Amino acid sequence: MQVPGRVSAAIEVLADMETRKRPAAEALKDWGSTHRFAGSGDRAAIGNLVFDALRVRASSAYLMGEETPRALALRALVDLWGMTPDEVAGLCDGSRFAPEPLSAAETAGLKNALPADAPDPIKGNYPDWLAADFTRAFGEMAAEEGAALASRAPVDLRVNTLKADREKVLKALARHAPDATPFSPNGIRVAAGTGPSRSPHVEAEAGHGKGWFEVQDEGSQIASLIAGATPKAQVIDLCAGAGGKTLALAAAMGNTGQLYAYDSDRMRLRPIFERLKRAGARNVQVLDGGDPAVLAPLEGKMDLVLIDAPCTGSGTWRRRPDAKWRLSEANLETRLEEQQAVLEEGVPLVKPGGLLCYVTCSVLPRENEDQVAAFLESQPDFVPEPWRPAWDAAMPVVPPESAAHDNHLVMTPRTFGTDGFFVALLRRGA
Ligand SMILES: C[S@@+](CC[C@H](N)C(=O)[O-])C[C@H]1O[C@@H](n2cnc3c(N)ncnc32)[C@H](O)[C@@H]1O
Repeated sequence: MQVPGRVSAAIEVLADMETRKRPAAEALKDWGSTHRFAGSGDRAAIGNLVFDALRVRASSAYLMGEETPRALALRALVDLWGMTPDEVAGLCDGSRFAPEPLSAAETAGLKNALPADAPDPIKGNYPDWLAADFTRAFGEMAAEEGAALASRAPVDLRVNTLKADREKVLKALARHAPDATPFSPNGIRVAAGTGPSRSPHVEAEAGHGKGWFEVQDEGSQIASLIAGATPKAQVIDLCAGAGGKTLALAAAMGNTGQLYAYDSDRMRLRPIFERLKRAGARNVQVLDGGDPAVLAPLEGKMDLVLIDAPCTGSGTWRRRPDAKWRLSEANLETRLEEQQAVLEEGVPLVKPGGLLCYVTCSVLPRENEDQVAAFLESQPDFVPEPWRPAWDAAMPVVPPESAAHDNHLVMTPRTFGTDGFFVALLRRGA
């Protein structure tokens, strides 16, 4: 397919998402199955443009004066693909597969620039209804933080120290031009592609099959390291899901002690078995998901309870840009209730003197600081523990200055170059 045809296809997918109210991935999959002639390069380019259009949806709609799929796709070509308005006009020539020629309003819209006094949610491309939450989280930097969450994310990998080391994996992946990540001693980063270029499919590499590495954002690696799972400890990953953090904890424990993996949703645990096998993790016992009775024998015995809580995922909007526009106040309220429930579930498991580590991949204080404050209020035998000693024990470099709070760590794409994460350590009195 030529570039104009790909742009038309992206507009079609965005329109389908809007009319049928469906996630981008589903709409793209459907488009692929009804256009079998499209090659993998075409699919990647179309997907990139759809996701980029969603990343900068609010600013594009503001600049173009309309929020149509066509306006969003064309403006994304200027803002994220580095095309000039004239180049966009050139590919919209109305020929067989190309978009219709630009109207005068569209030509003007493509040339518009955001005024300095545009509202923060427009500059930062986040939903209007979250304006107060973003200002509370980031003050004057709200728009910049939102803008960083609206960029493309790199592919981060965690080297599985049970089977490999960083040098070995860097060498094995040399053709993807990988780099060490700045903070995690086990992190490797492959830069995000630009424009139509495909994101590297590192999971197709032999090293992945051999269990040398897993795809895991550096923020998630840092959260797992700060939790401080030590060799020989008794640890439970209470919201294990597909096991991203379970695998990191197992490696940090050097395959010793006992690591339990549980999730209230049995189905979510399914991929964990294959992943544990590939990683050579032998200290993990996967509990029967969805049956809280299996937790009873562990009461009062855990050195560490990791709660990687269900959340809005607002910290992962770089990777799931459609999620930010689908999120609603009602979804957020539901997540808040789930977070309280899982915190209550975790408390009895922590042994005297043990640690509860609360993690979200959200940047919203209502899911983070507020939950911790309410927890401490209702659980007087827990006290907040500074995260910095755990950081210093695990990380070879100092954290950025933005990590200013003693008792919780907030990572964001702007400050850490990671997805957005929140980590708080809560120690039970001996
Ligand atoms: C953020 S995801 C976990 C991701 C996973 N830890 C990883 O790193 O790949 C949150 C998980 O919490 C689970 N969950 C929600 N409520 C729960 C509860 N009360 N007890 C245990 N798990 C719960 C959800 O099913 C979901 O899989």
